[in-house]
Amino acid sequence: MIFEQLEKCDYEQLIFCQDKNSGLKAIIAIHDTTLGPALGGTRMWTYENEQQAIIDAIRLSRAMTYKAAASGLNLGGGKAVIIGDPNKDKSEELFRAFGRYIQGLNGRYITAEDVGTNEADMDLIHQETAFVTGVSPAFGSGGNPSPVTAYGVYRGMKAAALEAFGSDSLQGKTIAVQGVGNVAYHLCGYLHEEGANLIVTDINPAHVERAVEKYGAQAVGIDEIYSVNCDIFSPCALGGVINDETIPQLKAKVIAGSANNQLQENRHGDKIAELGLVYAPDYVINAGGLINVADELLGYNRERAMKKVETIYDTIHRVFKIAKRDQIPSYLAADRLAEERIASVKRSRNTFLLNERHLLNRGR
Ligand SMILES: NC(=O)C1=CN([C@@H]2O[C@H](COP(=O)(O)OP(=O)(O)OC[C@H]3O[C@@H](n4cnc5c(N)ncnc54)[C@H](O)[C@@H]3O)[C@@H](O)[C@H]2O)C=CC1
Ligand SMILES: CC(C)CC(=O)C(=O)O
Repeated sequence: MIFEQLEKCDYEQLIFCQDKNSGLKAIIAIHDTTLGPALGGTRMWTYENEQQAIIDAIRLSRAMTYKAAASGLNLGGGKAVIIGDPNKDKSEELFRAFGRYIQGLNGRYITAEDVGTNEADMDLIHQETAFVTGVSPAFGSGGNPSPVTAYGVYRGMKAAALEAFGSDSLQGKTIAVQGVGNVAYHLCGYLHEEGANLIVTDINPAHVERAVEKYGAQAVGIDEIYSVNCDIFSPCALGGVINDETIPQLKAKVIAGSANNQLQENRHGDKIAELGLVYAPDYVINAGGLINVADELLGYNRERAMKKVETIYDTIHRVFKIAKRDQIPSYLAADRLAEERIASVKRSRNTFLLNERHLLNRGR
């Protein structure tokens, strides 16, 4: 059953990590390491059951392969999930135990923050392994990548606005933001600064209040967000929100947000394209955080990272061009961009290279 699932999208490895003392139950999924080590955040979430956690880990890890490839990074795709309540179940013991599992993979997987984890958690993992990014800036890192992800989403949203409205200005545009957590709070800052009108929702009332107070956003109920009158719908909470139930409710012309795996199924990407909606593919528009943490591997330079994040505007534009050229929905155009890069790197490695583990090295 599990191998069947892994084979479907050609996953490399699935690792189950258990530590009775700390209560750790984690899954690390490595999808593809053609381009380099698998880098992707660790999500901590109260999954309904183990199957849900496995599905989340593998779907998210595959998206990371595509995200890195489409962003021009030399990284593969991986992701981890910890089964637990981030408000109740965190401890030093748990994150250190998890860090030791990551260390055991010897660099095949590098972690960072995701929903439910933060910089302090990464610092604990860092006690046990160097294969972690997004740790405190005191360690020479870029810190929590969320504000940088937000900047990338802002840039990508402007490119999508250009496609839909003929201008990339967001001034006077009404933007409905679902989930105003780490990424979207900063995104709202950029949008407010440019003169956009914000409508927000969140299951956490404190997060809604923060956006209302700081950016004059209008708050709506969690189920209302799909049907509000707006120009842009920005999903910034969890995945699967573009589906049979929500598509008929949408009044927006553009979908552009930070959430991973926004389309419940690929056919929903086909449907929104048929309806003429402009969809900025999730893993292209939300690559800012990955670009930021990837820069840490070179010795972190904020200016260099932000310059690269700015190019998300051009990548989104390129995706729309491929979609038009090949007459396909934008989500497929993004896949094409990523897959072509992975295939071309594979081809470029056809020639033999002597490495330390090769037979020819024996006896040296
Ligand atoms: N943090 C980062 O740098 C990156 C994040 N992402 C993705 O962006 C999304 C948001 O990430 P973060 O801001 O870091 O997470 P977060 O946990 O800080 O924010 C998510 C927000 O959504 C809210 N939420 C959850 N379910 C909801 C629902 N049904 N309706 C309304 N609100 C709901 C939560 O209360 C929270 O405020 C996630 O899907 C994440 O995987 C993607 C790339 C990078
Ligand atoms: C380091 C994270 C920002 C990368 C990640 O897990 C993601 O982009 O979803």
